[in-house]
Amino acid sequence: MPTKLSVNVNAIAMLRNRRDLPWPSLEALGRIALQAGASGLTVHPRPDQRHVRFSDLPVIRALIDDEFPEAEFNIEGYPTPEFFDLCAGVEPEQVTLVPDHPSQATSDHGWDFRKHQAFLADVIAPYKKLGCRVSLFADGDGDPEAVAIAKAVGADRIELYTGPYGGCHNSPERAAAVLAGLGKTADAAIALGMGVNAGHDLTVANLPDLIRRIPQLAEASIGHALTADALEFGMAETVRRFRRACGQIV
Ligand SMILES: CC(=O)[C@@H](O)[C@H](O)COP(=O)(O)O
Ligand SMILES: NCC(=O)COP(=O)(O)O
Repeated sequence: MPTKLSVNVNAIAMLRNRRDLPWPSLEALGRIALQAGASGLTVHPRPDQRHVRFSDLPVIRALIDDEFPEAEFNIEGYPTPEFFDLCAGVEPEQVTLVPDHPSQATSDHGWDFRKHQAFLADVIAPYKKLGCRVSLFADGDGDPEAVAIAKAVGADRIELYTGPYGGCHNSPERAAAVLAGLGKTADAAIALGMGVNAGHDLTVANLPDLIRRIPQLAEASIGHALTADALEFGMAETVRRFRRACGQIV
């Protein structure tokens, strides 16, 4: 199964939020992305709503339900009670729990599984009851024991935090070293029967090596670079370029 592409619309929302106007429209650009073959849409609502607003979530849910019933809605965020209520309101197919503090500019690390084991075991269960697949944001530091804890607390998947990999765009040597850790982390998850997603600073240029090392990669969620490319090439052409990088189009 080739890696699925979930288009993260946070960056589009941030551009929209510069003005008190409804464009660029998440619904319209999400529709173009799904028409061009994206497998789903991702949002990461933050408490200050500086990216997607809470009111965007039902709009995206309706777009998927009414026009693209095969597509998946993936909601990422820190598991507060408010975040759970948001998820309960739109029942995403997948929830990705991320250890973000509200003060962080963007996500920059995975869970400390040893420290947060009991917390994660508690918070995951209600999402499973909602019927969501649960994925946990994980550092790609090649620590099989950490992955075993992710499995033990009930996660279905991990999402590899690929920010450090994306940060190596000008150094193939460093990229290879980071990729080794990501690969080892993925191997541990796959050996335990878990699925593996990846996200953060993935690009058309760095995806093929990641997927060569982790051919079972289930899904890449991509926003920042994809939105930048969409400005240059248009959303539909950009989604096709990313799908090619995922191995979906030869
Ligand atoms: C978990 C993750 O890596 C993404 O959800 C990312 O946080 C999106 O980034 P921005 O919200 O900063 O665009
Ligand atoms: N989970 C990562 C994501 O959704 C998008 O990250 P980025 O491509 O905006 O860095």
